[in-house]
Amino acid sequence: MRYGLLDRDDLPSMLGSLTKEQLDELCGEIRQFLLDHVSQTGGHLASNLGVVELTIALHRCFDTSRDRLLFDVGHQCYTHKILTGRKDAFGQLRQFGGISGFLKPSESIHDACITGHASSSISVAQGMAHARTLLGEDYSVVAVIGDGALSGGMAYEALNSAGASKEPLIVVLNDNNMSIDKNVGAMSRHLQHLRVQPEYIRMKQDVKQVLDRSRVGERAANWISRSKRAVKSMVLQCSMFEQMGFTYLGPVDGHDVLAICDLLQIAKDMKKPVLIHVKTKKGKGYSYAEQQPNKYHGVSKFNIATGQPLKKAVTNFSTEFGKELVRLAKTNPKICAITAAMPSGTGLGTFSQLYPQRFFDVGIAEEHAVAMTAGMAKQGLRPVCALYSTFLQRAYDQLIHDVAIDHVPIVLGIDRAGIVGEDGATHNGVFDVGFLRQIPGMTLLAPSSYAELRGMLRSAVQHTDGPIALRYPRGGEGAYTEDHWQGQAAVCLREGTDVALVSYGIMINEALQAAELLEAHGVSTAVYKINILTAAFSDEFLRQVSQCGRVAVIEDVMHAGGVGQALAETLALQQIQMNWIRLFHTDSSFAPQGAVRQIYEYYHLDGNAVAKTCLEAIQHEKEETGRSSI
Ligand SMILES: Cc1ncc(C[n+]2csc(CCOP(=O)(O)OP(=O)(O)O)c2C)c(N)n1
Ligand SMILES: CC(=O)[C@@H](O)[C@H](O)COP(=O)(O)O
Ligand SMILES: [Mg+2]
Repeated sequence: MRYGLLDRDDLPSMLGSLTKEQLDELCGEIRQFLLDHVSQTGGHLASNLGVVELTIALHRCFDTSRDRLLFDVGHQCYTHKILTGRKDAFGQLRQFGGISGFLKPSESIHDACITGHASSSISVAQGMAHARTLLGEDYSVVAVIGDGALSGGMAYEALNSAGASKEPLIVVLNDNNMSIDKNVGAMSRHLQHLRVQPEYIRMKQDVKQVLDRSRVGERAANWISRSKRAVKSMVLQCSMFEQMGFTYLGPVDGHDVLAICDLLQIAKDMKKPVLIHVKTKKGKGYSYAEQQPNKYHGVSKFNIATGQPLKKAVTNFSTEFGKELVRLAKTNPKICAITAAMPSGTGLGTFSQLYPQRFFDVGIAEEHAVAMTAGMAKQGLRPVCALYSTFLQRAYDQLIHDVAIDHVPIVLGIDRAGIVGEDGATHNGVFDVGFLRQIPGMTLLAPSSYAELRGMLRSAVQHTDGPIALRYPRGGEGAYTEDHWQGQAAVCLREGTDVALVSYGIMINEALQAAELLEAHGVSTAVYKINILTAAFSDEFLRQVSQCGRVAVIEDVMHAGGVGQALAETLALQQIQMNWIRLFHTDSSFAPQGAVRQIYEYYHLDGNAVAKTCLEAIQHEKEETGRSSI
């Protein structure tokens, strides 16, 4: 596919000299490129369509091989990657061995830091700015943060600190009035009222030019500067950002490259904390995405002409979770639902429409979501807080301080638990088992099918003995049928069983596949599914495992704090002799992006790898003991 300007090898160096017409042409080519590629690979579409002009303006004003440019969340970095030498890699966007859908320093010097979780960019940027100054270096630091990411508390911690520090730093607020779904919160309303008359900007520029040209004395310059501030405070509603020590510039049309460049240049020259408020349209340039920016925030492969996904949507754990919660809420008026800006992703869309008074979207504020949930439960409601596993990491202290110590009975729906795949290391939910199992009084359940999810949620909303959590993956793609697990015998040890395979949640599929492969090699197996990850191992279970003498534990989490580690520790402490133990986990490393199954294979978590490892262990045992009994 030819794009014209975008195909020019000298594009980065000529970007600064393009005329307005050429810039418009380039923006059109980049939008077409985004549609051509994201429709084939899937990814984040609407956010990227909305920042084409902004990103070009940033690259016209800054050299990102030296200047540090941070995109908050980073899901809107595709144009940045196109302009920094990775255009040809978009065929492998978010694929195993391809480029990440977020900033990733290991990919390019132009990627200042890892991104993926919202609201951290200003903090990291302030740190970089301090380093620059203390090391006597000279480069710009720019953080681009969306209005959604600005609903995260960490952003205010950073604004508060950066504004007071007076460290030169540019924050570009990309305000499209959308998070994934409609943006929420008082800040969103504040942004709508912020107006800086264009005349005021021009007056400031005129005054600056006069100052530059006339070399007036220091006193006169200070007087003029004081009068400017007086004029501004009289004619303009002071923004919260200025109260926090930032100079506020804008709002400016986020689809006018040259207008953005003007403000970027002013901000650069100010050498102080400056916030530029940019107004953009999420999904700009593609009618389907403009009309439904939430639906086109994250997309699977789709038909550009019709906007329709190429694959028919199948149900998944989030959908089943949301449907069951609606059923439960019908007869229990105390049930409430809380989300941190992910109503669609966590399956709570229908609940929010049927029970708007009992639905709370707190914005990208997971810490606040968990603490607020605790308050609701404390006072007699039955709150169910649905968060992605990876984003729950944000609320670890609240789980301890506001929930567990007082044994508060909240319900947590931990979505996207385990390997998520295409979003990569920043989004895999591989820490929740470790950090939840060590919290006293926490009950952690792991459903292996939609039916089990429904049953466990029904039990959870009745559970009053402290906090209870269900962890489940996104699912979909046919692996999780209704009676997926019910079809299997609740397996006990048969006499002479050779290998016990222990797993839980979605990884029970890998254990069942490994069992099948081992049986085909004449190895008799028993598959054990653990439902409550925080329960102690029963004496009967330990007796059976010890009788077998060989056990493999398969789980989609880090080794530390996992069930495998707990079982190995229990066997050791009870001095139960085993021929061998094999633990399968995400081996305390970060996986690249890729399809879920590819990442299972990356970690040797798939049924084939488990069976292979067990056969090798059996072979080794035979060689060591000369025993051929298996
Ligand atoms: C801590 C955290 N919670 C939730 C998310 C999921 N998430 C990804 S993008 C997004 C919305 C971001 O909105 P905004 O910053 O306005 O960017 P836009 O997509 O509008 O450009 C959310 C909630 C996340 N990445 N990080
Ligand atoms: C960028 C971000 O954090 C979200 O858009 C996330 O990618 C959503 O993941 P799902 O597609 O699994 O809902
Ligand atoms: Mg937004």
